[in-house]
Amino acid sequence: MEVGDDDCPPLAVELPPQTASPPFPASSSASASAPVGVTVITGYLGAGKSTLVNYILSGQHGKRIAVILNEFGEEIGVERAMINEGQGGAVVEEWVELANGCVCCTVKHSLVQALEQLVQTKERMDHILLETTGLADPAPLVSILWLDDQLESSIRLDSIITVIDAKNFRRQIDEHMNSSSFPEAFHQIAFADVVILNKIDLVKDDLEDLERQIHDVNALVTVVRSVRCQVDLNTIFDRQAYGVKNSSQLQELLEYSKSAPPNSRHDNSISTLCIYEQDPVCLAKVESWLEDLLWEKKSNMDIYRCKGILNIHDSNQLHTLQAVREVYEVVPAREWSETQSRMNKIVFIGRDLDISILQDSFSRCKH
Ligand SMILES: Nc1nc2c(ncn2[C@@H]2O[C@H](COP(=O)(O)OP(=O)(O)OP(=O)(O)O)[C@@H](O)[C@H]2O)c(=O)[nH]1
Repeated sequence: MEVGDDDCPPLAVELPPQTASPPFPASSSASASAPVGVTVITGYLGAGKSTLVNYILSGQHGKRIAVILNEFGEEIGVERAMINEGQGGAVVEEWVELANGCVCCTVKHSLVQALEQLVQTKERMDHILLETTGLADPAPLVSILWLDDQLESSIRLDSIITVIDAKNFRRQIDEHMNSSSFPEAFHQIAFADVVILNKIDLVKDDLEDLERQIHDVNALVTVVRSVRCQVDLNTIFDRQAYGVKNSSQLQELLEYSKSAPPNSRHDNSISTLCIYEQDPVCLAKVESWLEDLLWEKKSNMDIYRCKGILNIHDSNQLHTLQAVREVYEVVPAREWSETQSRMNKIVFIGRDLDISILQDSFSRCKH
């Protein structure tokens, strides 16, 4: 699938069945009349958005949280497998998976629908986290969440948090500098209230320079450094960033981003595809396959991001595969559930992707 399709009707919104009574007493912020805060979590491919969602869900904040995950159609089930619902006392009241495109273009309408459904059950939740795809432009989201009259009284945009991969940030910015495409990474920073400068364990000493570059794009943003998005949760919740105080700056940004033609919202040369394999695979072969693909770059493909679910031979654990550029990890995540299909499924995002090369070479990892 190419990202950047034209607007089209909603294709899939899945609302799981309601759960039984809430595990925490409703907090005062969740009174029937108070609007529910929405935190938008954005950030370029592989920056650490799901890591942040996991961290928030396992925090001791006592909030009942609904999570909306936006994923490309190919990613269904993979993204959710990366988030450890319930770990360390985390409670997810509702999951909504917005598939079949990017929330900033093709599934805009589904987002509104999903939010409308969520707010009908709002006495059961205190906050909504919306994790976007790595290529989302926040501008259309701001228009929906901040300016939509019907939603306005039920929800409020609390803040936009942008996660930045400190190791790859400069390369992402440089690539967009030399391209005529819409620079998602820039816009994610421009609209952010907080930037989490993540993966600082992977860079040596030039953090101040990176912070300067971030402030060049958005002078007002709060920058917080982190490893694995472990930040003070006060930085995240109840920021109320969209009061009158910031509205003129936001209006200006919205006007500016409206001036970009809709079909330049995404870099159309980046595509997403998914490969599947029914039979269990051998871990050592998968690792050597990844090294050929990501390190040796034996093909012409430029792989930005790769993630998947693996069925490893002789293991009862579902393994997750994560790769951002050439850094990868394959780790056991949890036991397979009885109802889950044990199919291997890997999603790739990048340029010049060739599905037959990827599929054929991966099939050779079968045990
Ligand atoms: N070394 C290091 N790795 C990290 C850090 N934060 C996240 N990671 C790893 O980076 C990879 C990508 O993290 P995710 O949280 O899945 O990134 P994402 O932004 O949700 O990815 P997409 O949704 O695909 O764009 C995973 O392998 C994480 O374990 C960090 O601070 N340091």
